[in-house]
Amino acid sequence: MTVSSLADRRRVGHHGRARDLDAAERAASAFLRALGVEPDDPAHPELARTPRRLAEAFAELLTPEEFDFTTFPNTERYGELVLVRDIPLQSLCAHHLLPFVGRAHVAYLPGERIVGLSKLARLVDHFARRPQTQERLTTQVAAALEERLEPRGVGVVMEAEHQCMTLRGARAPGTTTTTSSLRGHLREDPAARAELMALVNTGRG
Ligand SMILES: Nc1nc2c(ncn2[C@@H]2O[C@H](COP(=O)(O)OP(=O)(O)OP(=O)(O)O)[C@@H](O)[C@H]2O)c(=O)[nH]1
Ligand SMILES: [Zn+2]
Repeated sequence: MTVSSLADRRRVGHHGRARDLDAAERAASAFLRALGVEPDDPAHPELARTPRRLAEAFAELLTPEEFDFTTFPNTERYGELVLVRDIPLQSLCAHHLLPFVGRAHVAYLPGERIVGLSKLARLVDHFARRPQTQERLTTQVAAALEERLEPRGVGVVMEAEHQCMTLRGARAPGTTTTTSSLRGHLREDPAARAELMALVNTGRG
């Protein structure tokens, strides 16, 4: 099954609208000038391609990658928790388009099928490449896993630093935000929930 919101990842953003990198470059140029940065200043040749780089960088960060959500029959009838911990997470906050960066922990209790482990990391990255809130990202990953795999339970925990509140604004460096989305057995059974949280936190101070 392909997780896709794109016809062509080089030309289409996550809303399905065609991307126009030349228009984005012109807008980036105007944006920088309006902020008092002159991209064409001959004294600063390193700025000359900055509007293009800015356009391309944001295009990259806002374009989800397609992938096949490969699953296998659960032939061993494995029924315990599967947890991939410390999946790198990087996304852009919807409010400022500044990065939030951290780790995701994605778990499920298998039913009829199991999923290729790398697909859990790909799922996180897929939903991260759009303007996001951490809450929505957490919920979307959990919902996609539930829908595609039909496991007995799903648990997604995310921890991230939001640069919009560490580098600017509130300037609260060192703060991290934790969110979670639990479904099925992992939501309803306190023991299963406690086991997940213990495994997520194993080895942490
Ligand atoms: N709930 C939630 N809030 C977020 C997330 N990322 C950024 N924010 C917050 O979104 C809010 C936007 O608030 P505004 O008051 O409109 O923006 P602002 O004037 O730049 O606010 P400050 O960041 O406090 O300077 C801020 O409080 C951000 O910290 C997120 O993933 N989830
Ligand atoms: Zn923000």
